[in-house]
Amino acid sequence: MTDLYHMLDEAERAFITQLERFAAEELSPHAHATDESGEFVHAQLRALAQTGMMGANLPEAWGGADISAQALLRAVGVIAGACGSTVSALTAHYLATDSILLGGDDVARARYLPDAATGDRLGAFALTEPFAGSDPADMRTKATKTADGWHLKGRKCFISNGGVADFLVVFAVTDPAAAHRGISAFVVDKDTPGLQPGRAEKTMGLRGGHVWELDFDCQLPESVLLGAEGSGFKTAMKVLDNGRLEVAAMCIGIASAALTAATEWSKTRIIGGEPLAAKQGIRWQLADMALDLRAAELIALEAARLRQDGTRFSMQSSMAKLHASEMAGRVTDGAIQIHGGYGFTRDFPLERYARDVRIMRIYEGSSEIQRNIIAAHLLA
Ligand SMILES: CC(C)(COP(=O)(O)OP(=O)(O)OC[C@H]1O[C@@H](n2cnc3c(N)ncnc32)[C@H](O)[C@@H]1OP(=O)(O)O)[C@@H](O)C(=O)NCCC(=O)NCCSC(=O)CCS(=O)O
Repeated sequence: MTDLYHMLDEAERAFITQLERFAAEELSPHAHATDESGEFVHAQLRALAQTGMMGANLPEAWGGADISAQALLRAVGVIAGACGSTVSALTAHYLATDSILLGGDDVARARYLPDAATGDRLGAFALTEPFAGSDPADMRTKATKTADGWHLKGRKCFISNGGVADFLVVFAVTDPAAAHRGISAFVVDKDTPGLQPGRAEKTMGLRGGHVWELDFDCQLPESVLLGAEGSGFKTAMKVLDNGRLEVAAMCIGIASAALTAATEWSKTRIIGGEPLAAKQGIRWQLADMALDLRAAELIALEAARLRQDGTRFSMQSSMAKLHASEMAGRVTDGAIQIHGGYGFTRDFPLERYARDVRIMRIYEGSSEIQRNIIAAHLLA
């Protein structure tokens, strides 16, 4: 088969090879137990840090792995194929570090990124609120100027890593009259008085990568403002362009694991004296799944190429996320179908894959929001 990632250089290939080994030896064996226990993936993230993956989205100057966007796409997919919970916590960390990279100055970058790249400090991205999901400009969390800084007050929800992160990029209204131009970003450290995590939500999938509700009633120093006042909304949108491509990568990785499992099962499962793979219905289904997956990879690779070139790629990122997340729903469901009753049991990873990918059509902008963004770009 064609090597879709032919553009990767030798160092990137070596990076991917060591990740594949790491994922097979250190992540896959624990993915089932993590899903069953619902324990947060602290141990996996600690181990992952040894591979350089915690800083794979960052340039070398800030301690990152300095790999191309195409290599990052592949790398995230490798981790996803082994453990959905781990990759989701990892990419939430990228949302936080990308916010500082894209929205902050060198002082903020130097303060947070090197430790985040080594995995010594974990990040979270706090944008969503109970009354502001699809439209973050509706947020109610406010940051009010005080004599010596900011008073931050409000509630965020569904924040991955929120209750365990060492630092959180928090978006808040600083000028209520200015709509999206009145939103600013702040970096809040974990032990800031007045930051109160609620309980981790009980979720359908990604059970080891928790999301939290967070309450803020904090007095913050002036220095925690990230970038210029009022620049927060645009920072969040730029970060989500990257994040949506990473969601596509996660979907590709999990769907790829499901397709591999379904292909192997078809070859070895004997029904009526012959392998399932001898039956045309199964062959056609496998072919459709492979085609769906391949299309998702090609769309994502186009977005990654634009990201790498530094061109705005919002539409391509939305296309990548939309297609990959819907594809992952179809492919994981098809893989369950091919496994029959076994696919429905928790002895096999198929039902976990299907549960883990379900949120990918919702978080970082639902499928409906991605369609709105694509249409807005087409019609502009
Ligand atoms: C759907 C939306 C994009 C709609 O937004 P708006 O219609 O309110 O905004 P626009 O008019 O399109 O843009 C306003 C302003 O921002 C600039 N902009 C917009 N997008 C970008 C971009 N990608 N890059 C740079 N700049 C951008 C645009 O040019 C305008 O600029 P001017 O003011 O004209 O100068 C948006 O509401 C949206 O994306 N909604 C979905 C929100 C979402 O994805 N939430 C997910 C939160 S995070 C999460 O789910 C998981 C986190 S975790 O795991 O913890």
